[in-house]
Amino acid sequence: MPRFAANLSMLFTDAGFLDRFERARVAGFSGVEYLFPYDHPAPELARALRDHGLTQVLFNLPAGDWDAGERGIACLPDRVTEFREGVEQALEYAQALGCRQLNCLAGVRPGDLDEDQAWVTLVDNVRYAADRLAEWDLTLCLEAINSRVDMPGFLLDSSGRVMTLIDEVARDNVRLQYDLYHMQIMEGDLIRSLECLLPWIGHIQFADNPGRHQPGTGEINFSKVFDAIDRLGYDGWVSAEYRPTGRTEESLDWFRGRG
Ligand SMILES: O=C(O)C(=O)[C@H](O)CO
Ligand SMILES: [Mg+2]
Repeated sequence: MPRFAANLSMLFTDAGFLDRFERARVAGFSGVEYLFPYDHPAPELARALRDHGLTQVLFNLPAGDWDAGERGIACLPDRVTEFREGVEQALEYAQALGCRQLNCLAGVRPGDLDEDQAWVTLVDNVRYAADRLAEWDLTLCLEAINSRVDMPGFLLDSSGRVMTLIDEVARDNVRLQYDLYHMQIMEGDLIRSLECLLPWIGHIQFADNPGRHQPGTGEINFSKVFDAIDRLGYDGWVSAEYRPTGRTEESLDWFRGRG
């Protein structure tokens, strides 16, 4: 059975953020992730993890003004200083929370930014972040996000783009974050992709498609995909990053069914 984690930015959202840790533990999860920790003092989050015996699996580097629609700043030449300061902030939180992996969101390329310039900036920033993380033996993940439904213009919108980047940055601690929901929208052929990409995958997330709800609400055969993840010997975390159609506890058949 894969090691399942709960994404607290999407699950248990009828509870206050700090109360979601306990809900996750009671539901049977041993790991949690969420978009960003930065609105909360690190000791407060560390206590929530400790109190409920949870592992912090992943969170994102600061990604600009999320509420204003920004989805990462790593490709933006005029935000390099902010990006690098964000790496330091993320490292402080990672140490306090015992988190071994951080996700870097590439960002949406503004129409007036040259494609090559965005790419070169991204490569430099990813190298910088990877080198800083390597000093603490941490892994940097790069997520491919669909540009058809959720993030039009997102720079890394296919596994191929991420693999090209991983190749070019040439750092041992950089991995692909494979989100089954985004990959179903952009590429499909999930099991064969997992087979091919497994050595470069550092983290897996999932939701069904269409709708980004729990498994069973859409077209993905999760039982077969989870079996494949096991069969391939993937030993990382697999995070539930979906919007439950009702109360989260009522959306967990996929989890209970697997024991
Ligand atoms: O949207 C996703 O799939 C993510 O995992 C990112 O963290 C941004 O939300
Ligand atoms: Mg994701």
